[in-house]
Amino acid sequence: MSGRLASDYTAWKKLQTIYDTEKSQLVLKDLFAQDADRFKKFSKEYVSPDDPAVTFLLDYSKNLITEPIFHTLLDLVREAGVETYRDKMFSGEHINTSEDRAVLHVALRNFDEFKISEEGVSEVSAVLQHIRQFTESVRDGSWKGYTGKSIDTIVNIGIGGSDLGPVMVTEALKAYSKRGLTAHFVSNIDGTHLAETLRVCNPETTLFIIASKTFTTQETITNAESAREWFLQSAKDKAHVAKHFVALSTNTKAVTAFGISQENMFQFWDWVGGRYSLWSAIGLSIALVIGYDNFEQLLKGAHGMDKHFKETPLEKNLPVILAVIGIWYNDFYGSQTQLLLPYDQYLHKFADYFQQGDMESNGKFVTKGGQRVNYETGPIIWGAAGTNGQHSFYQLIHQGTKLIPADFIAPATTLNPIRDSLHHRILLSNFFAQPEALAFGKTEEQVRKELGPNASEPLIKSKVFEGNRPSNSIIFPLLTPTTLGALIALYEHKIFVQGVVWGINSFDQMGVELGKVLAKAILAQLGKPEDVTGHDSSTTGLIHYYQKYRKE
Ligand SMILES: O=P(O)(O)OC[C@H]1O[C@@H](O)[C@H](O)[C@@H](O)[C@@H]1O
Repeated sequence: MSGRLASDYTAWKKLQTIYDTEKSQLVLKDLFAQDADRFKKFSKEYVSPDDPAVTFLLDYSKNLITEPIFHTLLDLVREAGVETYRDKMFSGEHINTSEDRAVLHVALRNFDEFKISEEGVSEVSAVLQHIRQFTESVRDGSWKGYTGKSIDTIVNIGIGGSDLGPVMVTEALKAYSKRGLTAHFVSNIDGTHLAETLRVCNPETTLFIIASKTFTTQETITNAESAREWFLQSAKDKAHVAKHFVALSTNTKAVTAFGISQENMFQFWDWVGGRYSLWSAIGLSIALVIGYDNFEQLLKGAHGMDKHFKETPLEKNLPVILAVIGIWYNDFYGSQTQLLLPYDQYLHKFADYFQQGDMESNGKFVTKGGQRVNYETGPIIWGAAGTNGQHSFYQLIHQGTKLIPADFIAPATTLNPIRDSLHHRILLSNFFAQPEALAFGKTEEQVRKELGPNASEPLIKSKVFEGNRPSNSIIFPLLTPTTLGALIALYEHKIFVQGVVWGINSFDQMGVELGKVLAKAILAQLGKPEDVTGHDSSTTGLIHYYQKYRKE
């Protein structure tokens, strides 16, 4: 985030030379054969500084690195000033320079340990108390709807960071959720999303949570207005809105203009980025579903990782380790994508969540200093829960022509030990087998031996696995709120480190604006063909085609 070009750093140049001269020797099979201690050297156990029960193992030995490469990558981190920028973030400096804002999601889960003086930080605990009181009254049934019935359904209306975090975490922690309270999430402006959700809601027992940092996002405000319209068809009296609509926002004026009173508004601050906001009031739906105490455990788990990131030397610092390995593939091997593969059904939204977290943060081609980068920045994030991905896209990661680094993530024990954990043992056998297969492959010689002398040459070739495909593995005892908090914070800080090295601002999102502006202009032109002006022939042609069929 220094704004310098990463390619100007001495360590970067050194890494390029190492890559050019040593690439052919970086063969996992050989690296493991040459060093019996490789796993020991390239794996680390995280133990939360706050709670020894929060722990996981990161095995990064199946990467195309040697000790000198690893240390040169750490030199790069030092040269880019990551430690300085990390400390600036934690102290509340305005490191989001384009918007002149602090970046303080760490203050939302701080519990008074780090000293941060920024407007709003001292209000964090009061908002948490508000969340606690409110969630308890909804969960114990004392919060009543307009006909005196308790709430049994919540509908979070929000998009992007005001949706993805709550969706991911409520799915991940479903095992901790209150039965009898159903949660829905409506994000898409497509009326289908709201209509299909409302179809299964009862206005007397439904609570709408309007989640929007700015409270101006077109999708969210339109969905919220439509939900209010639907509600009033039954409730009739506008005064009843107060019992069924609450807002999570930084924009008090817009919230009250919508008709939600200030006491039903849960506040947060401009230093909370949307994609880092699940820890703030945006997490209200999480607290409703899993209970306030579990929500607090989630925050505490993340706080432990914050401390680790802030205080641990670089060579043992897990977010830094993940970040530099990612940079090695992204910038020297030319890998375009990064896979996130949780072998845990509860984490099936993990990759979706970090698509915004990573790609909106680091998908930038201009440095903080305004220069066009001459290297790759943020990778494309994708993934699916294991083992589903194996029966879908793993063919390409094993035998395709692209190098796709993958993070495998799994709990050692399951929250659903059906049939004496048989399912879990099968799941984990795959979690162990896939990185092994990717790394070590299967040689032509092995295939020949297996198939016997009559096998055709093309068949033999098609069954060869070249191997040497890298991965990280993360294994933790059990998926708990604290462990999940730590895992999310691990990836957040990894994104931070990479952004600093690349010299970009990971905390703005200018790239989402242009499409919004054009859509606004087009919305006003959708009526008559003659109104469609100022576009290229393709856009004009598409709109004209639509106009032939429009009914409304
Ligand atoms: O919470 P808001 O203000 O409605 O914003 C929702 C999303 O809006 C998008 O436009 C931004 O790119 C995201 O970062 C943001 O999370």
